[in-house]
Amino acid sequence: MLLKDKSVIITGASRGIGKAAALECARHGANVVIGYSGRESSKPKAEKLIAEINELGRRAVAVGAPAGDPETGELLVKAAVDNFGGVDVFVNNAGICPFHSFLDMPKEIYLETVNTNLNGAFFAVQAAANQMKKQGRGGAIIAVSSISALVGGAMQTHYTPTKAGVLSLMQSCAVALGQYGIRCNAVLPGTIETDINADDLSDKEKHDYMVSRTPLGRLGKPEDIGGPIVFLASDMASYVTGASLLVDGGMFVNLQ
Ligand SMILES: NC(=O)C1=CN([C@@H]2O[C@H](COP(=O)(O)OP(=O)(O)OC[C@H]3O[C@@H](n4cnc5c(N)ncnc54)[C@H](O)[C@@H]3O)[C@@H](O)[C@H]2O)C=CC1
Ligand SMILES: C[C@H](O)[C@@H]1OC(=O)[C@H](O)[C@@H]1O
Repeated sequence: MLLKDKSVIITGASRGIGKAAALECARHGANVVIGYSGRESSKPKAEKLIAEINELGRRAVAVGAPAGDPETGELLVKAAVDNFGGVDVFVNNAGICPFHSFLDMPKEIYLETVNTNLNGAFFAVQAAANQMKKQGRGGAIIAVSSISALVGGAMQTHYTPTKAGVLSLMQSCAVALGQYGIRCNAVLPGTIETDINADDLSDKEKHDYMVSRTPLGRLGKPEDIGGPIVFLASDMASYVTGASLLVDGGMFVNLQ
């Protein structure tokens, strides 16, 4: 077990990559604060995840609060302190990617994407880091960035800058927080089949094209990202900070 009795917060954990990460952390002995949007439709999923984590013999609580709200990080930290005695690991995962063309991008979509994916990440990471500093025992912060931090997408001009932004946030936080023993790293998933891209990938031609670009011959599953997150959260990565871990089946390096 790599995270025995650690207290882990994961945002956007009711489904997809966040849920897979929460379950993998629990399998490795962690107790988990499940951050979710607070929408009524997400609540049953968060409750089901609590039950699944309990079945693994670990504890979990859910906090429903929008990722883009600057106060959400403090709510998540409070839940971790009240229920599990502190914060050892913070995973910033919540994100949206409403595919849209650039020239007619509605301002609202741009602003909501930046607020959810980047502004919210900043304040939540800050809240977690302040708690870790107060505890005085270090910690690990992981941002779920993307291969899209490194490459572009015509329908993702509002989204890719947020993924580059959280990658950059981890790099600067690694510098700012190293003195407190707090490690900050980014995971960069490739194309993982989740709700975020279900519509986009329902186009079989697009789906098959993305598979054809992937040397490992398949798109990713949420579970493919859980292990790398646990690794970066654990003492196995005790000298890893400011790093970016691409988890993309080889898509990025596949030029020809
Ligand atoms: N699926 C993919 O191909 C890739 C996904 N990512 C990133 O992984 C992260 C997770 O996405 P997926 O699991 O793929 O998609 P998903 O749509 O299944 O999960 C996104 C999660 O974020 C939550 N969320 C969305 N808006 C929120 C808000 N305002 N407040 C709180 N929570 C909110 C959702 O409720 C959900 O739990 C995102 O940051 C995404 O950008 C990165 C690279 C590739
Ligand atoms: C939502 C997209 O399918 C997904 O998001 C990312 O960050 C990846 O690069 C994929 O494009």
